Amino acid sequence: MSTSVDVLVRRLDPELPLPAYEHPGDAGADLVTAQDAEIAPGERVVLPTGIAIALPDGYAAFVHPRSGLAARCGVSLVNAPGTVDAGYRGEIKVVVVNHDLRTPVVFRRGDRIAQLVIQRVERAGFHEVAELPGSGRGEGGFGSTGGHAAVGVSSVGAAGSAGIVQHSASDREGL
Ligand SMILES: O=c1ccn([C@H]2C[C@H](O)[C@@H](COP(=O)(O)OP(=O)(O)OP(=O)(O)O)O2)c(=O)[nH]1
Ligand SMILES: [Mg+2]
Repeated sequence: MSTSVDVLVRRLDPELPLPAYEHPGDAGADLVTAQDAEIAPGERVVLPTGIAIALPDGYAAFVHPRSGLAARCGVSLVNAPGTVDAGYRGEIKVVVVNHDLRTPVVFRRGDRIAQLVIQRVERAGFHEVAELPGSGRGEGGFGSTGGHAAVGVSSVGAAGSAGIVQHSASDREGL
């Protein structure tokens, strides 16, 4: 069985490299930035990669963060993973965010900023029904199985109120 799919790539910036896998077996091919950027703490920037691709039908490319940048610099992608549709012919761009609270991050043209994962994707036929079939989980979600590590810090409240929300006693059960 073939483990490789052919993807057509147009280099919009001839001096920059094609996406490349660093090691055999890597899932992600690194993408570079086509321009220099300095990103202040908490800021985001949309960086061009200098490439456009044509994926075969039935595939999509996903723009993922690089774990080294995340661990060392607090850099991630706002929309991780970004979705590149098979029909998209524009330049692939990367929406980079600096999550570090204090230190700006500097990228130079040619730096590897993200990685592209190519995957087969299904397209669904959406069929409206009045009732969904039953299941073991039912409507339980958002922590229904317990075992949360963080207590006392939560995200936006269920009613949409912003700020820090204390977990209720029932949330703590099962910790
Ligand atoms: O990280 C990303 C995400 C998307 N794209 C490109 C390819 C993708 O096919 C297109 C649209 O992306 P998406 O559907 O996520 O964005 P949207 O806000 O829904 O835009 P649109 O209305 O154009 O679909 O933008 C990128 O270059 N980088
Ligand atoms: Mg879209």
